[in-house]
Amino acid sequence: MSTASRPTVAVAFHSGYGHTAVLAEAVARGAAEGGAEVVTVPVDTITEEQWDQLDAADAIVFGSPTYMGTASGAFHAFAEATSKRWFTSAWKDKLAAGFTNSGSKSGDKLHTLQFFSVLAAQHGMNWINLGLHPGWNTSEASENDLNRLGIFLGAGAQTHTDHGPDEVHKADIATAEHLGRRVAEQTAVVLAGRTALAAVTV
Ligand SMILES: Cc1cc2nc3c(=O)[nH]c(=O)nc-3n(C[C@H](O)[C@H](O)[C@H](O)COP(=O)(O)O)c2cc1C
Repeated sequence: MSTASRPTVAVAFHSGYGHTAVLAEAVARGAAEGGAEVVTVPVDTITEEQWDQLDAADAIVFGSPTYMGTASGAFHAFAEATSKRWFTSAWKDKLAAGFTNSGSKSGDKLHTLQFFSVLAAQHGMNWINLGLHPGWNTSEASENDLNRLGIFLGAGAQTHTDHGPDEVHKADIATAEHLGRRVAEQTAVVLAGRTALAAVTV
C-alpha cells in the first residue's frame, strides 16, 4: 500500500461483451483525475503480476456485468480465488467500491453491487458508496443526469442488449467517472489520516 497520500486504485473487472469494460475505463479515468495511480485488471485473465497489483493497491473497485441477477460467472470465479487473500487478511482495511451494467433499467443490478459490498466486507475492506443523489426522478430531470438510475451503493449502468459497447449511455459513463474520482479522493483522505496517526503515535 502507499505510504504517501497519493493513492493507488485498482479496477478489477469482468466484461463478457465489452460494455462493462467501457465503464471500467471510465472508473479508471475518474480515479486518475482524482489524483490516483491506477491499474485495471481484467479478472478473467488475471496474472500473478496483476494479483500483486491488487495486493499493493490502497483501493479496489470491483466491476462486472449483471448476469442472471448477480455478477458474472467469471467474476465469481475471481471472487472465490480471492479467498487465498482472505485467509491472511491481506486486503483488510483497503477501500472498496463497485459498478455494474445490465440490459434492463433495474435488471437486479442492486444484487450485484450488494454482492461486491459483501465480498469487500468479508475481506475487511471499507466500502465507498457512490455519494450522489439520484438523478432523473423529477418531471424536470433528464435521463442525461448523473446517477440517472438512482443507485446509492455504487455506479450502475443500463445498456440496451442490442447496443454495442460504443453506445454505453454517456450519463452512466459520467457516473462511473464520478465513482472513480470519489474513490481516489476518499482513499487519499484515509491515507492522510493514517500518516497523521502514525506521526502522533511514534
Ligand atoms: C448470461 C447473461 C445473463 C444476463 N442477465 C441479465 C440480468 O440478470 N439482468 C439484466 O438486466 N441484464 C442481463 N443480461 C444483459 C447484460 O447485463 C448486458 O447485455 C450487459 O451490457 C453485458 O455487459 P458486458 O458486455 O460487459 O458483458 C445478461 C446477459 C447475459 C449474456
